[in-house]
Amino acid sequence: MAPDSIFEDEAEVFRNIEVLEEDYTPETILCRDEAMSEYINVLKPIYKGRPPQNAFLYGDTGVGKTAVTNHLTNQLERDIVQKNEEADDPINLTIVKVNCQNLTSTGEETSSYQVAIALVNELRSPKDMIASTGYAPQAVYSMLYDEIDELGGTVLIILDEVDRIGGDDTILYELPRARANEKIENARIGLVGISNDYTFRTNLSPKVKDTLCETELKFPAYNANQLREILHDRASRALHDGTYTEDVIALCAALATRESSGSARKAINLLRRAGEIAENTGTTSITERHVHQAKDDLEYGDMVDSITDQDAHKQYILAAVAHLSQADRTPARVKEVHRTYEHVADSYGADPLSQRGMYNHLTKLAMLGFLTSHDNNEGIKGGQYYEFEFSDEVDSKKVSEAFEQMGLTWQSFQIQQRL
Ligand SMILES: Nc1ncnc2c1ncn2[C@@H]1O[C@H](COP(=O)(O)OP(=O)(O)OP(=O)(O)O)[C@@H](O)[C@H]1O
Repeated sequence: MAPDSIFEDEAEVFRNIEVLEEDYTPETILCRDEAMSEYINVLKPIYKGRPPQNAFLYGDTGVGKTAVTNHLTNQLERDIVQKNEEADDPINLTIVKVNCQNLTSTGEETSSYQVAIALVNELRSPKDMIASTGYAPQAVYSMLYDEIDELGGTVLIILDEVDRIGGDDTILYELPRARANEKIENARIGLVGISNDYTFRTNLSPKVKDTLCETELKFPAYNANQLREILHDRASRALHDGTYTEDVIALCAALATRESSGSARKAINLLRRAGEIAENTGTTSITERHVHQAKDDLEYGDMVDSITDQDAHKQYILAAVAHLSQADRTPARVKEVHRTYEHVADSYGADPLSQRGMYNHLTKLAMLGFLTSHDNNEGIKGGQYYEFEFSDEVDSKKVSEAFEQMGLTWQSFQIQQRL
């Protein structure tokens, strides 16, 4: 008999928790027939040995863009291996995937340059990888073209979260035209961009729009019935029989539809967290109460995550507001926020922005719902001024937790006299 351990649970809910992990590629993709068949048409030319197409996939977060991409590209690779076994003229396919989020170590916006570096490194062995700074852009592009040309055949480049490259879309222009512009001669490039930012497509330069958006694949949000179907499938693989009910599945689906405009990720995370809560409380039945508790837990985590997603200066501002709030000095005027922000930025070795520069970030944070602003009017003498404080969703603890998650030590400050 196994020894008693403090890590052992009396009751076990999960049969295989990995099935509820973010990086799990589902064996079957449910409720995505239309998008799948359009996507298959985009990839078909590769299977047939013809020039690849470019495509732009868009849809809200958690609606299956990455899952479907992984599913179909894995299938494409498998089918090509099989086809090549009997072919006189085998197909040479390389698939390169890069997620454009967080390619910079400084928290600045990702640029086309950094994506090009990430692609070079993806194609090179670890010992030949290049640093993320210090090369002229053209040198990086020519390294990239050399790597691609050496591979030859078809190189399918998939850029997930492509909207992270912001305004500089050079790479989206360069890659599809590389062969026409004689930068490469042995390979053909197909480019797939994936995004959950609808405005990104509209803001692309016209020449990029023409090529990247050659085919556009829209992934609509899931409705509650579709989420139930997806959850049923996952639950039957991940959970022991008899640990969940139809009502629990329906509640996860309903909450995910209401709170996240139909994200399968949200629905799956709710079920997983509810299962963990049940297990930790020593029961083998997940109840609706566990699901509601899971929702609260996840909302807390989501807010911490969205703080870590902000650029560095917005994070310093949030830290400044956290320190002011802890010292009971919020709502605070812009110049007070700025003074504290300068100390925060300094302490993390960054160059603080001017008050005007910081103000732009401050108003953006209010627009994004992290802060609330109050418009004060002191009459003729005092004039009008704004004060800022955390919105109901944010507090100092969430900000400090986000800093810790990013590996930044949370500093304490002596807040100076009111200005
Ligand atoms: N149709 C589906 N069938 C089975 N599982 C799905 C389906 N759609 C999404 N999922 C699961 O939901 C989670 C989120 O999906 P995915 O990562 O593909 O979303 P996304 O649209 O790429 O989101 P984001 O824009 O945030 O990257 C994953 O765990 C995925 O396996």
